[in-house]
Amino acid sequence: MKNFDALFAELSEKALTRPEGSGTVRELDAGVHAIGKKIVEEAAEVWMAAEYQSDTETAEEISQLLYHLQVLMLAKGLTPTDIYRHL
Ligand SMILES: N=c1c2ncn([C@@H]3O[C@H](COP(=O)(O)OP(=O)(O)OP(=O)(O)O)[C@@H](O)[C@H]3O)c2ncn1[C@@H]1O[C@H](COP(=O)(O)O)[C@@H](O)[C@H]1O
Repeated sequence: MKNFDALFAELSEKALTRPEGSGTVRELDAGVHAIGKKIVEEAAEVWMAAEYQSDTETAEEISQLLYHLQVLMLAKGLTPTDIYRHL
């Protein structure tokens, strides 16, 4: 099962090699403003799922939010260590 660090390593590789059809590459090319909008959208979906949907659907929305946060980290050159030091 994939965890936060494994996903980050995968996305870092995608950013470097830029494989065709990668949504991550597409999102990185769209820039911080577009990624930020996606984060806000996914955060709202997490909130709505938590209030009105199942735990499974909520977990899925949270995974999507984590994904988009990681894309923003890549866009800003931040690593998980940069985040962990604030936890
Ligand atoms: N974990 C994710 C992941 N979570 C969310 N998303 C993206 O976030 C979108 C989810 O948004 P919604 O469900 O709200 O759907 P939507 O608004 O209709 O989506 P869009 O129209 O915005 O694409 C999906 O369409 C994906 O584009 C993800 N995209 C990729 N990954 C993983 O990231 C890795 C690299 O992916 P690629 O760069 O695409 O190869 C792979 O392991 C993927 O499994």
